[in-house]
Amino acid sequence: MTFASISLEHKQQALDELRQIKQQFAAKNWFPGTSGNLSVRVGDFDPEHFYFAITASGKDKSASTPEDFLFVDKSGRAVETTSLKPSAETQIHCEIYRLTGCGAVFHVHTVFNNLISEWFGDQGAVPAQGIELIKAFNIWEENAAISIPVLPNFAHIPSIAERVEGVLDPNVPGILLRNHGIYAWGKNAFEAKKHLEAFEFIFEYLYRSILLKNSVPSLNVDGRR
Ligand SMILES: CSCCC(=O)C(=O)COP(=O)(O)O
Ligand SMILES: [Zn+2]
Repeated sequence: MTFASISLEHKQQALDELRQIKQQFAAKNWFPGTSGNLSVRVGDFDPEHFYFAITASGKDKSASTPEDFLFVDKSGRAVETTSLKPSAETQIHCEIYRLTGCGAVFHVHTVFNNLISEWFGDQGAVPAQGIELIKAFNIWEENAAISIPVLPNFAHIPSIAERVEGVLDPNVPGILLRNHGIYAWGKNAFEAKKHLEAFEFIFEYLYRSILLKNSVPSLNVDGRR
């Protein structure tokens, strides 16, 4: 498959989806200080040849302009002539697509994902159990437990990208970068958004439960007085 063989309708649909999701996440204040990046794959997945639309680097992602996105190939190189630069973190998107064959990858920085990644950073993963939103990951067993990987936050992005394969769990569609943010993905934009929202719910839940346990000494272990 070549980029030229992908229909214009399909490319336009990917851009429309990205624009809509970017606006929705901006409304949640999920792009502070130009942080965050979003991508949606176009065309079929072939590990040797795949393409995706991604946010341009350094933009105010709460604004909508004609220069917000560009198309890149599996190596993160622009496939059309453009003055836009793909996200500085495009290599991480490339690696997630390569390893999972997913259809969309979303990355946001939030206070909750930063604090939780730092709190559990030394143990390399965030444990979560018995939280209803775990079902958003299509895990339906009672009292299910998951472990969300945390990678170190190197300034050198390829050093992060090369570690993705070692921590990726096929049942958990997300990876935290310590004190940086989360990458969440799904088979399409709808699913990636669902996963990201579920992760953020879990991080806020964990943050508040840690705070509660540490601030109310008279509570029993099960949380009752
Ligand atoms: C100002 S946030 C630092 C860069 C970052 O982590 C990020 O998510 C945004 O980078 P991009 O190149 O995608 O704009
Ligand atoms: Zn980032």
